Amino acid sequence: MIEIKDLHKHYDTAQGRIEVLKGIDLSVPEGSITAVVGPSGAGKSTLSHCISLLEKPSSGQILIDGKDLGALSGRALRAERRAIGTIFQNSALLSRLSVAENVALPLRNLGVVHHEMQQRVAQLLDRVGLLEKADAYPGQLSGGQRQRVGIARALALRPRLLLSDEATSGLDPESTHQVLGLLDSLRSDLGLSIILITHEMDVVRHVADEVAQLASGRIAEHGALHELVASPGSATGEKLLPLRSEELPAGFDYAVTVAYRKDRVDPGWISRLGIEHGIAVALLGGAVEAHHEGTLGRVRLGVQGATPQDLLRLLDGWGLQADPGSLARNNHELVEANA
Ligand SMILES: Nc1ncnc2c1ncn2[C@@H]1O[C@H](COP(=O)(O)OP(=O)(O)OP(=O)(O)O)[C@@H](O)[C@H]1O
Repeated sequence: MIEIKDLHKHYDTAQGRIEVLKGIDLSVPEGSITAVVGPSGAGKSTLSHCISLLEKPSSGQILIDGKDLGALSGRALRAERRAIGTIFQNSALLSRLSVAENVALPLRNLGVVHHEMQQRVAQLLDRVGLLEKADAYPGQLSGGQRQRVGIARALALRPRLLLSDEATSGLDPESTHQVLGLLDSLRSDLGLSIILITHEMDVVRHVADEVAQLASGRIAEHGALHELVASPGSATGEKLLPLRSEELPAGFDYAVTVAYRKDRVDPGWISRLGIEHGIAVALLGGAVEAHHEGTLGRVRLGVQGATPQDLLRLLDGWGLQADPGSLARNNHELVEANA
């Protein structure tokens, strides 16, 4: 379990002090993946560098299994930083070393004896599906294969946290899929805590359990991915499962956004609105996405024949979440839920 508590980071420059991280609180349980997303300049790289101990936080704590890494130095810090394995965007392999030698590097630095090292490297390469590439050089591998070697190297010292810093940026969809599949299995098989720093919402949607939205050095929104997506008013949910919606057609009173988890609702809920309650519904837009915890959906509906208040109450009773803030007579004019 990793816990980040009230983490601050500032830089003193010739132009004055720049506050980059302004009090980050984040915890990632064992066996789960938390994605940290946010626009350019939000502080993602700075946070990543603080977690991987490349940068010293200005204040706050980074606790791994209760131990504050920021309070350590010298030998104790070197020992504890093994708890964190990092994978980088460009895989950061040494081109003059073979795949096996790259993976062995952290073990060699630690003075692990030769035959043990060979055994462990073979295990690690097998784990990432690249045992047959042990003697190849990074230049002979695809981008996705290099990244998997990077993961094998990051796992060499049996970390408890894997930090992935834009590790799939620039990979083709197939390689991205393989890397994410690997992270997914590491989460479940090894019970690793994984922090995924990324700007790719497709990646987040695919594997994350939780999502933290970073904005101007603060966590603006944080929650379970399926809850954010199923919460129609969530800005992060909207980015994860965007809706492109048509204008409300003539004859309909207002539009509303409804979110749901497929396994928790009656699949016939839209037709039941008409059949059981005489409410006319027009489908203006929708997105359905498979997630490892179950399929998530968001739809935008045009409605005629029920007050917003009655409709929200009805949907709520069926386990559907409708956002009062999404009620609108057209794409601009909002409707009060209790009107
Ligand atoms: N060493 C530094 N000195 C001064 N300012 C810095 C330093 N490092 C980062 N910053 C500033 O901190 C802010 C956040 O930068 P950071 O690279 O962490 O953002 P980011 O979310 O990773 O952005 P991107 O997605 O574009 O990589 C930026 O305004 C940047 O200029």
